[in-house]
Amino acid sequence: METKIIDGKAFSEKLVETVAVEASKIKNAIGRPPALAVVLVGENSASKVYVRNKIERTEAAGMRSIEHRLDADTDQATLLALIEEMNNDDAVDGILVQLPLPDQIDEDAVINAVAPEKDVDGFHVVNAGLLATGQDSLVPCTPYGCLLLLRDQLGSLSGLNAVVVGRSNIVGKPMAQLLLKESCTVTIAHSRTKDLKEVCARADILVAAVGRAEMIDGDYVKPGATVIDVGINRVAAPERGEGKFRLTGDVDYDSAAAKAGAITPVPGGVGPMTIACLLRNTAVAAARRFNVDIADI
Ligand SMILES: NC(=O)C1=CN([C@@H]2O[C@H](COP(=O)(O)OP(=O)(O)OC[C@H]3O[C@@H](n4cnc5c(N)ncnc54)[C@H](OP(=O)(O)O)[C@@H]3O)[C@@H](O)[C@H]2O)C=CC1
Ligand SMILES: Nc1nc(=O)c2c([nH]1)NC[C@@H]1CN(c3ccc(C(=O)N[C@@H](CCC(=O)O)C(=O)O)cc3)C=[N+]21
Repeated sequence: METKIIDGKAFSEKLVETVAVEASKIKNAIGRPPALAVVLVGENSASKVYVRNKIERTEAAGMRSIEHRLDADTDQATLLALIEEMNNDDAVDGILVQLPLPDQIDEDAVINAVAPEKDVDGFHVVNAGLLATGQDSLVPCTPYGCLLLLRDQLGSLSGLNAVVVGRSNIVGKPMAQLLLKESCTVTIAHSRTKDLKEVCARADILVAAVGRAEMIDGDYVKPGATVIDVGINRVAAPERGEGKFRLTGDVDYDSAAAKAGAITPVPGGVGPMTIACLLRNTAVAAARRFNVDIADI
């Protein structure tokens, strides 16, 4: 059987076009486009990729992008004061504080300082709680992007065995919540899971969010399974020249693709979907705050 390569880049481009249509409706209703503010504290190579792509796509969707770049030694009070200012600024619809943050800053305190209705990452405890109880919330971008790809690939997910490897608050846990909502039978695996290979090899849907380059190989994949590789790892690529890097996922693509029914590549899979969903969340946040009717996206 031919393995389907799930084209997250193409899907994300279509999604951004849809978001752009809704963003222009919002602009007509409130007199300005939806605005997304991103806060970057210090420099981090992974963050740079994300922020660069995000700015391009935000503008492509006809939305306003606001950047705040703070020094790596910024203290928590300064960051909290900036968040408070943006919470109170009617011209800001979405706030994203790039993670990870430097050690002197308590991430949970920062995440929970963002007004829940502007929390386009969906990380605030209120949004996490709403998601867990099946209520309307701003849903974390990466898991939501994975869900859109899975629905497109499989149609109904009801009754399928889904295994999520990773239990972080930003990927693994919300991914599991979304799959549960779709009536999958969900297993969340992590570093203490026994017999991880056997657990994964029972999955119709296997989501890898481990943070370990190419760890999930073909031995973890049930024949015909749909494999979603969330991982974004920068690894040395001496074949491209000295000091060069390449991006790779948490899945060993070649061996996994040989067994999977469908698989996302890295790059070009989940990453672009994360950004498209961030723009989607920004439009949704603006529409909800100003009571503008927009299509379900
Ligand atoms: N494509 C995108 O848009 C995004 C990609 N990412 C990428 O996704 C990956 C995961 O990110 P994130 O969730 O933030 O990572 P975290 O480091 O927060 O979580 C990793 C999870 O994997 C588990 N884990 C680690 N090692 C193993 C192992 N050997 N066997 C089984 N489980 C293991 C950990 O278990 P335990 O809890 O027991 O420690 C933990 O739950 C990374 O590669 C990251 O770069 C992240 C965000 C967005
Ligand atoms: N508050 C917060 N929210 C996040 O969602 C968040 C974060 N912090 N910190 C870092 C991680 C990582 N992340 C990525 C998103 C898209 C790509 C992406 O666009 N990837 C392209 C890369 C293309 C290229 O580099 O050429 C791809 O996979 O095709 C990468 C990484 C979001 N994260």
